[in-house]
Amino acid sequence: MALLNVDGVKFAYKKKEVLKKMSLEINEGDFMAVLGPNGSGKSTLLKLLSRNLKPDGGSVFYRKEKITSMDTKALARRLAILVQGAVAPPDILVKDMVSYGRYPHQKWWRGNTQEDLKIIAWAMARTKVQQFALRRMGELSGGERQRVFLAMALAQKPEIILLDEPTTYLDIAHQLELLELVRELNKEEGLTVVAVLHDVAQAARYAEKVVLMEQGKIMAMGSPREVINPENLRRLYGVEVEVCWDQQGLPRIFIKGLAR
Ligand SMILES: Nc1ncnc2c1ncn2[C@@H]1O[C@H](COP(=O)(O)OP(=O)(O)OP(=O)(O)O)[C@@H](O)[C@H]1O
Repeated sequence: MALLNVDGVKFAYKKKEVLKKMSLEINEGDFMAVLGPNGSGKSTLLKLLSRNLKPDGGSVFYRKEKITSMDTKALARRLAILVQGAVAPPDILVKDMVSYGRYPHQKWWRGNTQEDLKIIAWAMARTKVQQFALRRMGELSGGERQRVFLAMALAQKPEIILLDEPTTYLDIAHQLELLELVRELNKEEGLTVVAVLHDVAQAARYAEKVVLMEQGKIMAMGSPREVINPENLRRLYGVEVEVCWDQQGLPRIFIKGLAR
């Protein structure tokens, strides 16, 4: 069943048309990666999916309900987004930051319930931020902060998480850890995932569906094997690559240079 349905969505910043009548279905349980060159509209798409922007034409539906008419808290109980370059007040304690993820589940301010505290502890453990619990956001490195933002998003206990370049600021080990964690949550808890990624090999390794975006349109969509090939990557990024798939179905991508 479609969790999110993008139906003929158009969007422009002032006069600059960024999304051109895009249609896309994100099904329950999907792990979808969105790839495309800088400026192709990937972040704009995530902002439209999370109602941070309103379409100029067409609609986005969450389980058949137009997201523009959904209650804000009701949407936040189902959908979490990790935006690019998220900011937090520097003085806030990490544990308090993560606990804000519970806000959409609370009818009025009554402090955290036992259930809230359990979920906050779970989110902090899964993202390995417990050791920073009593530190302030302003005292963390970019990568540490990124993991706290992920913990806050997980504390929302959403059905779907939208991740905009979630591996920025992370070293290679933490990049893999984050993507492994997201895959585990996708497989074990049925969390639907849409992730904008820049690393084609990581997208091919973790996602089950890949959307290639070119100038505000979907150029191709399918399994990693169907869409990650030299022709599509040449057209999308203007680079020559070789793509081989090993016996476990994992890609090896060799970048040969810029296409001439
Ligand atoms: N607030 C804004 N006002 C005006 N133009 C914007 C704004 N945000 C983005 N744009 C423009 O819209 C286009 C799409 O931007 P978007 O951030 O969606 O691209 P992207 O594919 O996520 O790029 P990147 O890979 O660089 O993050 C770009 O040309 C960008 O300059």
